[in-house]
Amino acid sequence: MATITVSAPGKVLLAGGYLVLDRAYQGLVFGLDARIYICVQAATNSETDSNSRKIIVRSPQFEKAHWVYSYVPAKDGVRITQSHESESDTRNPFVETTLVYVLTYLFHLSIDLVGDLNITILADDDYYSHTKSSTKGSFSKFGVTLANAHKTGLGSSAALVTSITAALLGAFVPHAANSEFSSHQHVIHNLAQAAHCAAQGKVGSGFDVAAAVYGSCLYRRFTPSLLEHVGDAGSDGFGERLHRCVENLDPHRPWDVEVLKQAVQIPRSLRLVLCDVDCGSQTPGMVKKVLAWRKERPEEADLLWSALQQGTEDLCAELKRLAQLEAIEEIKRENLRDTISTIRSLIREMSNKSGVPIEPPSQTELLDACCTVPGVVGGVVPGAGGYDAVVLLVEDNEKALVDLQNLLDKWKSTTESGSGIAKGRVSLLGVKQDVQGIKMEPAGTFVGWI
Ligand SMILES: Nc1ncnc2c1ncn2[C@@H]1O[C@H](COP(=O)(O)OP(=O)(O)OP(=O)(O)O)[C@@H](O)[C@H]1O
Ligand SMILES: C[C@@](O)(CCOP(=O)(O)O)CC(=O)O
Repeated sequence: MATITVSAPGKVLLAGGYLVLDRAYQGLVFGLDARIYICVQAATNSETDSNSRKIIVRSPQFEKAHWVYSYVPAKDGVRITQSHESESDTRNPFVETTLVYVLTYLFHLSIDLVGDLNITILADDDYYSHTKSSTKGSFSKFGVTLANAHKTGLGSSAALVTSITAALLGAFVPHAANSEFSSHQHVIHNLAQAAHCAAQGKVGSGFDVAAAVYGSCLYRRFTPSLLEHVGDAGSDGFGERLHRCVENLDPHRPWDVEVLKQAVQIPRSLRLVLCDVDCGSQTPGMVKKVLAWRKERPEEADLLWSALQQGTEDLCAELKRLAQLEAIEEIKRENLRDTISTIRSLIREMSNKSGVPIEPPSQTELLDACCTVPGVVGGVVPGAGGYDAVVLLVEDNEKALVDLQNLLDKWKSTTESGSGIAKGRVSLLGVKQDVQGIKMEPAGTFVGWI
């Protein structure tokens, strides 16, 4: 078995939050240069037993992040059990489910899953807003357990599931890793979507997994019943159904996901900037509430959804137009400003009508303040919105970032003081957009960590 080192990017959904749950609409998602890295290698001192195999998973940036599994190939899918040798007190559903799905798929290809495996995980710092306790190479030790880490919402689980999927595939089917997995991206995508949905316990839109595999794109989701049909791991015929689904062999349920990479571009003079709002509360059930409102008021919602879809398309088109024009002349950004501001006002309408704080007043205040900085073209609440983050389109130069940083250093919201939402610092994350999805990494990436 080959040693494989890969990475997959995080994501930010710039436009199309909530709409992208419905196939009739699209989401504009950017891959980020914050990545999750995986190294898969054969364990050296493996005691081989012909029936049972061991997989040792470590995420050494976190305390006690060590899971030991034994696995047994079975007719309806590989069975996995977490062993008492694990140092972690908790399970890691994303790791465990991905192992079950990928090994089941490989077993179905009649690939000989021999020997014990070591899997090591490393994540770029910006996935967690934690003070680092120490740094080795380009990665930090966070000095906390994963459960106590404060996530910044960049899609760590999707990047993790995708990179484990690609790494295992590359380790057991070496030609799959050729040219950055180009001929196997769809297999990685389909398998990672299935595993990620199963680990989450629901079929989401999957834009985060698509960004992890393909990078930035205009995304249209797959029909959810595609994955529902696969059923639960271990159920009768699971291995066969998973295999047919992953390889798109079922003529009655073809994969209908749409990933348009060429629709997405950003002018070279601009970059995305993410601001992490360190706040004490998150609104649970936002998706449920928005969808319930849409069901209750279909006509009103359809008008709003169409206008927002138009906003997404206009934003893609304007970014692309400016990116192409930029090579010839200095670009004017008024249209882009207007397009973003239209999307924002439609999101506020969605917030008001559904009663869900998608762009709550404190974020309106923050976004408005950021937009007064000369280098900031505009910004929105990404993804599902709420209190946690804003994303800005900013001129890609030192001055714009310094001016923005100065504003945020002094930032204090004046709204919602009685709402029970703890107002915290707003920090600039170091991430920006990255077009590339899954990729091979140099063997040296994990030096000092394995
Ligand atoms: N570095 C890591 N090592 C091991 N497991 C990780 C790591 N990062 C994330 N995970 C797994 O992913 C889970 C977090 O996934 P979750 O979907 O809640 O967050 P996210 O994908 O970062 O957030 P969001 O969907 O809001 O962008 C963790 O509980 C853990 O199971
Ligand atoms: C609300 C939704 O459309 C986007 C959620 O995005 P995020 O997890 O907030 O980045 C849900 C989804 O697409 O799965």
